[in-house]
Amino acid sequence: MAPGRVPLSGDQAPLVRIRDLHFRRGNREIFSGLDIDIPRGGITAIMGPSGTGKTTLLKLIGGQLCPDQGSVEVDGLNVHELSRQDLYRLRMRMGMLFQSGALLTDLSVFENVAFPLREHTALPEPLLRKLVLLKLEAVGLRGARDLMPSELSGGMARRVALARAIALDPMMIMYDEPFTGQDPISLGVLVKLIRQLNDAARLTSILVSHDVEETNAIADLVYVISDGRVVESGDPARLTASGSEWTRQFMQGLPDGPVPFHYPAQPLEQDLFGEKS
Ligand SMILES: Nc1ncnc2c1ncn2[C@@H]1O[C@H](COP(=O)(O)OP(=O)(O)OP(=O)(O)O)[C@@H](O)[C@H]1O
Repeated sequence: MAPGRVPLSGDQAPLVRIRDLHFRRGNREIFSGLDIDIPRGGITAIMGPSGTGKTTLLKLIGGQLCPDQGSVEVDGLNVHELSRQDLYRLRMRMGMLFQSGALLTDLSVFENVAFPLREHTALPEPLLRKLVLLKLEAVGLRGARDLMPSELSGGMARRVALARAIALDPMMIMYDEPFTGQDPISLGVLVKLIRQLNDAARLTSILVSHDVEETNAIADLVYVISDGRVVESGDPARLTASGSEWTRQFMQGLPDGPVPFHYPAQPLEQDLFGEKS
């Protein structure tokens, strides 16, 4: 375990407990009996090939989608049995940072971060100002408070969105592809920030990402999902070294393995020199 990592305690109930989750979109079965535990206090990564349903899973956890069968519990509450009001309350405790985490373009950086506080609390202005500045300080952008979103780089915009996501001091935060489209420096900053925020604020983080290297660098636990189920889970180092052939191919980004490089086709010679089919 990397220095500073919060040891995942086995004796505490997981913050998120998913059992026998089934979900389909039209004819396509996205999940067919998914079981996942997200331990408190750590960073859990959900990985898997494109289209396996990682974003869908976050939406099921956040109660934006409803399972066909099975349950999703967050902090002991069955998300899909809550009244609208209780779901709304629970969502306030779940920060979300989606890839498209668009900032409100006609509001300054400060007002973007203040937005959830103005919406959900009745804090007096001086206190609200202090809180916003502290959140911006946590992401290194206190000095950028008066800028407009159009004046920010992509990496800065994502950090402002992160400050907004933690404005209400959530118990957990869900990141959907936070690294996509970032240059190496912004990427390094984001990776460090996600870890720091998790540990300093004693958050629980769920990270959905394709970026194996970055994700392995900060995750305490990785679930690899494919074809609607968990195919493997564990510590990132162990998974990379000793996972199944399929997991090794995915984690090491190998072009060939159980998932073949070539799309099924007739033999090349036949295509090149045989009769036209
Ligand atoms: N609103 C929708 N209506 C119908 N099908 C959808 C909808 N949203 C997603 N899907 C389908 O559900 C499946 C899972 O999508 P999802 O976005 O959750 O996958 P993902 O693992 O997050 O993919 P990626 O890694 O490419 O972002 C995909 O086949 C997608 O086409």
